[in-house]
Amino acid sequence: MNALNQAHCEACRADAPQVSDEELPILIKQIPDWNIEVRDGIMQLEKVFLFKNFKFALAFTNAVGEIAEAEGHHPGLLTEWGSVTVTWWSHSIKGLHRNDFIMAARTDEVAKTAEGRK
Ligand SMILES: C[C@H](O)[C@H](O)[C@H]1CNC2=NC(N)=NC(=O)C2=N1
Repeated sequence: MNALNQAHCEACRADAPQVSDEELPILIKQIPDWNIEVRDGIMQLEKVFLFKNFKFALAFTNAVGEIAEAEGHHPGLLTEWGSVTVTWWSHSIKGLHRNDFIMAARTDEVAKTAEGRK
């Protein structure tokens, strides 16, 4: 199986299984700086990326948007002066799917070349 940051999402089906209790610790270890948040009972992956100003934050936001569009799997994005909070979860299953871990790893790849990181 591909490393997460080389993998691609599968279609977001409503009957797809959520990540199991056994898989969760294995997958979260592969995206070490992401936090697990639970909001309205929905488990989410979240990470804050810091930037020197709003312009760089917005550019990163758009770059993440590009991979989301390419994969058909979309994050929550809070773009502020100096930071972008990226949140991944699967709306179709109201929880975490392997897709979300793939996209978190792919987000880290985008961040590696993003300008203006703090
Ligand atoms: C029709 C469209 O492909 C689906 O609604 C996709 C769009 N992007 C998505 N993104 C996320 N995070 N979860 C989904 O369930 C989802 N579904």
